Amino acid sequence: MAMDAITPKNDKSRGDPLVRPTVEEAEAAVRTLIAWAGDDPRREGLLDTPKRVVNAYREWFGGYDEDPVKYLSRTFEDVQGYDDIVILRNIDVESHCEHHMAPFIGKAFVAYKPSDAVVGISKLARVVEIFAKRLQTQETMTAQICDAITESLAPMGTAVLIEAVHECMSTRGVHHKDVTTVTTQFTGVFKSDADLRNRFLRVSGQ
Ligand SMILES: Nc1nc2c(ncn2[C@@H]2O[C@H](COP(=O)(O)OP(=O)(O)OP(=O)(O)O)[C@@H](O)[C@H]2O)c(=O)[nH]1
Repeated sequence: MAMDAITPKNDKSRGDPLVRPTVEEAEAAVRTLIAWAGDDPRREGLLDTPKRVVNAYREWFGGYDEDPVKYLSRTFEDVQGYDDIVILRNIDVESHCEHHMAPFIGKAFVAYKPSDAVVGISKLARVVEIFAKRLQTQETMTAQICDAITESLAPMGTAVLIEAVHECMSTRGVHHKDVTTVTTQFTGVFKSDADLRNRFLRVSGQ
């Protein structure tokens, strides 16, 4: 974060808006971290690293500039005779935990029971991606995906399951490599109908 983003004029507790640092400020911050790690940001192999890191951040955290509702607003009503749930399995999740900014990597399983309209299936994967490309906890992300689908599509029910490995636990700290974290959120028929919920969990490999 740039220095001016943490000066009193940007103090969030006073209601001041956060000023987004410039690219140059972000690159300077990376140079500071390299030096703090013990290396010399001026040596040849590291000269372009700040630029690469800032570009990687654009990709990893591109979800702040995207609106999931935009992707869910185009629906198709001309689906005839289908009255069951729609499930997407194995959607890739690449996110970063907000506590250590370490990656957490896994899969999302998303289901909904349409009321009137269905949405393009790729849009559900896009919604997962938008929320994943922010600093997250797995629980918040699971709830945000579920809420976005429920609010935009008004389906008869929504189910979201995420299973992920957190590198803040596997590559540092407690160093447990085989722990996966599973989070779920259910609304509507997935909450009230245990058989439906269990079907979703089985299809999600639980
Ligand atoms: N609930 C939840 N916890 C998370 C998530 N990602 C990381 N964490 C945890 O956030 C916690 C932060 O704990 P702290 O004690 O503040 O940080 P720390 O001293 O680095 O903790 P250790 O990881 O135990 O070394 C850790 O227990 C992490 O495992 C997540 O998505 N959800």
